[in-house]
Amino acid sequence: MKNYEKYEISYFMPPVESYDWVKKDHIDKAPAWCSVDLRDGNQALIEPMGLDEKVEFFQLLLDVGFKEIEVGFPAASETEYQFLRTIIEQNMIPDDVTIQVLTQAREHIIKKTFEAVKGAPHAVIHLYNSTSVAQREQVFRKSKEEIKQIAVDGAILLDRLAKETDGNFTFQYSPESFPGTEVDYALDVCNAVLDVWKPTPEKKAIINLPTTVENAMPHVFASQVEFMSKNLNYRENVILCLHPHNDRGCGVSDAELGILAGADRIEGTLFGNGERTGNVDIITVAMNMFSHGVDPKLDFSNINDICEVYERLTRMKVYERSPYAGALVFTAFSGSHQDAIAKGMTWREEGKSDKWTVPYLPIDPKDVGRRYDSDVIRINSQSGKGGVNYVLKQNFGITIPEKMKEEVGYLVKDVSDKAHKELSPDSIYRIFEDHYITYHPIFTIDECHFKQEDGILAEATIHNGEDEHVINGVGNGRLDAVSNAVKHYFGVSYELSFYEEHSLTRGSSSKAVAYVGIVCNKQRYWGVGVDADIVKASIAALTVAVNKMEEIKNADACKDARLIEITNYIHANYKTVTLDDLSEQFFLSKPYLSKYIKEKSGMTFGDILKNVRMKKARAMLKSSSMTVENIAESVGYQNVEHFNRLFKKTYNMTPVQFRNRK
Ligand SMILES: CC(=O)SCCNC(=O)CCNC(=O)[C@H](O)C(C)(C)COP(=O)(O)OP(=O)(O)OC[C@H]1O[C@@H](n2cnc3c(N)ncnc32)[C@H](O)[C@@H]1OP(=O)(O)O
Ligand SMILES: CC(C)C(=O)C(=O)O
Repeated sequence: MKNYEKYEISYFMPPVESYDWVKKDHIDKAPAWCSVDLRDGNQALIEPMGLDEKVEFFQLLLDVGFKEIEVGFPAASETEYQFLRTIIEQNMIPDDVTIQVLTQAREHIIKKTFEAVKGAPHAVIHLYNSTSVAQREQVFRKSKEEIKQIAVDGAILLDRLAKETDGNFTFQYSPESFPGTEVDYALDVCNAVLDVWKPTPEKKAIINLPTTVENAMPHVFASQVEFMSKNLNYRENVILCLHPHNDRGCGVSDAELGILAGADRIEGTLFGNGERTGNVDIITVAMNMFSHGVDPKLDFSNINDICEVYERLTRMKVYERSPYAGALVFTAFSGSHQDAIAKGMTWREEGKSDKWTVPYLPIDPKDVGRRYDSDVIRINSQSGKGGVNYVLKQNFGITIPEKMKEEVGYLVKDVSDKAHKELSPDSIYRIFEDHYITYHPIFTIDECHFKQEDGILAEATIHNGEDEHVINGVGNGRLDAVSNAVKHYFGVSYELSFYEEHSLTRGSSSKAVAYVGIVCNKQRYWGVGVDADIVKASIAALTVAVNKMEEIKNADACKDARLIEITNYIHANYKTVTLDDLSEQFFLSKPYLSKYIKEKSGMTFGDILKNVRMKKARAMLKSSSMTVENIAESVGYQNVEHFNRLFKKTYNMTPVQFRNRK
């Protein structure tokens, strides 16, 4: 990159090595927090907050638990001044809260500031002037002594006006642009100010070290802070405060290392709002402590509401990846992360650890008011079976058996991949439902009766296309008996290899879910049934599994070339095709054609046609707003009642119910 030569290091190391802070490995106690949202945050907004907005933001800060709040720069504007008068005169400042106001070290501005804070129960008057080499030379064109004198004169005036003004005042001084100031000189200025105020245990003063423009690595700042902390006069009566900005993206590190180096207090803002890249984000610093088991003494347990108020009042956006608060910060899309989170959650549910140890989640999202079901695992083409199954479990109470998980995972992921979009929990459930619960293109079993005879005898009513039959089977259990009846009816053989059931843990908890897996030619087919009656649920699951097997068998049968031609013709002319047309088209007699289709495909011409029409109707119901009557007609049924009946038989719901599904 060009032009780097024009830059040079502009910070100063302290005159003696100050690295004791390195020996500490964590922060064991929350600092005093001071929010500067209403001042530094507000002064950096494109459109600063109006009076009512400042009042609402002030309330938000109180709700979060701030006990010290810099409420503005009262000499800046009428709004700033009026806001201060409003919260003082309307007694809006709780007894345990101290407000703070900022002033330049200029006489008329200090005077206006004292007018504004008259009658405040307790206020910090925050005085600043710039001390850096660049500002001394370019902005003030003054010597070190003259700059120090500005600070000292300001301090003297604060002292005098505080004595003359009704109220209870604490003093704060900031050597503004501290990062570009020689550290021993900054110390000299701060000590000169402290010599004016002579802080005592009863009347402490605050020295605030800002990284006005952050210009060094955080360990440099920490060393500067440690030097100041060790050498300030009246140290035991001085509250050492930091005011990090974020120009190098290290505001949080400045605050954290600065606390290790001796700071007692931190000024910052919610979400790091503030000049340029912003002030330090207090939420991150506080929640970092929280994640180490230290009470931060601020409450972010409802982060969504805080984001909403913040965005509305500041007209800024909380970045999706903003720590602890962004929309995506607890979300895993990728398969291996999802798998580990789902397993970690199960580990926790099983009570294996009373501490939070879930992989990939630095804190429990619930601690900031986020939800497991919608925030943690979201599904797209990067996802895997762990995530898909977690969503079905969290949102719908469906606990898929281990052996079935992979198939479901790939099925859902594939839909997302092809559609190039994220899938909502509802659409994941719909895919699952369509493939495993309501899938019976070939037959349904609508009724079943059992008798205890040499084992269990099942008598089931089966609808196969337009035909209805009563079929019988004997088995050593009810499901086994129905399965044997089905095998006999279709002349097929398969192994009923898997059965599992559980009660639904979400929604209608009186329902049971049954999973059935059958194996034929080394291929496994799955079905799922949901019903208040567990036997009905298991038969429904078996029905889906056999439907799948039969359909695939039919597809194989379709490999016969002439049958492919015939089915293609049916697909192309599904609205009007009849057996007469086919007979003419393929030069075959109608009886031969009927027999041929049945033998090769296992289905009658009527079944094939009905299946094609039902699939077309389903697609239209999903994607168009045509009436059911029009759809019935356009797939070839003049009688809508007949169409409704066929649709219900095929998909277990009416076209209207299908369309209205969420
Ligand atoms: C790092 C920070 O965030 S500091 C806070 C910054 N915030 C703000 O500035 C917002 C509010 N500010 C304002 O509304 C206005 O600047 C006011 C009302 C305070 C002052 O307005 P004005 O006097 O019209 O103008 P302006 O701010 O440009 O004043 C600059 C003058 O003040 C001097 N000055 C600036 N800061 C200070 C200071 N802290 N102490 C003493 N003098 C200062 C400058 O050297 C300059 O002096 P000059 O007139 O001799 O050249
Ligand atoms: C007034 C001071 C503390 C300030 O805002 C800064 O230096 O960033």
